[in-house]
Amino acid sequence: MAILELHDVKKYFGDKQVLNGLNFEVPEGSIFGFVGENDAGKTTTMKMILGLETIDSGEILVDGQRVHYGNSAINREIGYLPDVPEYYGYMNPTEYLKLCGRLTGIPKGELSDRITKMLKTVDLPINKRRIHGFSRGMKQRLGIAQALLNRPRLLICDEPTSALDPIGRSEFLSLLASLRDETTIVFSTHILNDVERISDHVGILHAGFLKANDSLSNLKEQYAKPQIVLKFNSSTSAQIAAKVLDAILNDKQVILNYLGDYQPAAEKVMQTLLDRHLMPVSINSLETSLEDIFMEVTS
Ligand SMILES: Nc1ncnc2c1ncn2[C@@H]1O[C@H](COP(=O)(O)OP(=O)(O)OP(=O)(O)O)[C@@H](O)[C@H]1O
Repeated sequence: MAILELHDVKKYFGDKQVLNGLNFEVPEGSIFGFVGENDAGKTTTMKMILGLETIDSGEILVDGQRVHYGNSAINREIGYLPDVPEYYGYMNPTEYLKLCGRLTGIPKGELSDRITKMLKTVDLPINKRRIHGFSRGMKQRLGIAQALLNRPRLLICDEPTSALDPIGRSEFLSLLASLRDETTIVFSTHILNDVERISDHVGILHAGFLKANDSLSNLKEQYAKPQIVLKFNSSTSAQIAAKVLDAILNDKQVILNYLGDYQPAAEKVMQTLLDRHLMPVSINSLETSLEDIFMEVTS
C-alpha cells in the first residue's frame, strides 16, 4: 500500500511553474530517493507534503488523507528532518527531546522510555553533554530521534547528508537504512551514491517533471548501457585498438558500448584484438550507474 501519493501536483511561484504535474507513489516501508539538480523543485515538493507550502493544483495524500496547507491532523503522521537542523545548544539531547515530546503532546508516562529508545536507535549517549558541542553527524542523528519521537508513518529528509563528511554520511545512511521497519523514508539529495546505497525506489526530478520513477534495478535495466573497458600497457596499442573497435580512447584505456550479454560481446572484442596481435592487460565490464541514468534522463 502507498503511504504517500502525489496526483498531478502543480506549483507556481509568480509566473514561474516549478512543478508541472507530479505523479508518484511511495510504498509503505520503503526508502524513496528523490534526486534532482539545484532548483529542480525537491524542497518545494517536500514542503507541500509537510503542509508548509500551498499546492496550486492536484492533491497529495498521506496514508489516504489529503494534505492541506497549514496544520492538519495528518501532520502528526509525518516526521521531518531539514538539511541542517537547528537546536537550543545549551540543552542536552534528553532535555531537547523532552521539550519536543511535550510540544507534540506525547503522554508524560511514555515520553522518557520513548526518548531512551530513540537515543539508543540513533546511537547517541544518554548523558548531560550539551548539543552545542555536537558534531554535525551527531546533530543529524539527534534530528532523526526528534523526527521519529512521535512514531510517524512517513519521514521526510531534505538533503540530510549534504553537510556531513564521508564518515558521517556513511554512518547516517546506515542509520536511515536501519529504520526501514520503523517508518517509510523519503529523502532528497544531489549525492547519487547515497541514493544507490539505500533506496528501494528512485524518483528523478528535472525541470518540474518527474522524469523517472522506479526501482534502481528496473531503471538500470531500462537505461542499461553496459560498456567494456580495456586497458593496454602502451598508448600506441590503445590507439590502434580504439580505431579497430571504433571505441572511445582515454589514454591507455579503450571504452566501448555493447548490447546483449557480456560473454559474446567480450569474445568478439578479444577475437578482433587477437587478429591484430593486440593484447590488453585487463578487460572489464562497466555497469550502468545511477549517474549514467541521471545524465541520460536529464539531458
Ligand atoms: N518561496 C519562494 N518564492 C519564490 N520562488 C521560490 C520559493 N521557493 C522556491 N522557489 C523557487 O522554486 C524553484 C525550486 O526551488 P527548490 O528549493 O524547491 O529546489 P530544490 O530542488 O530543492 O533545489 P536545491 O537542491 O538547490 O535545494 C527555484 O527556482 C526557487 O528559486
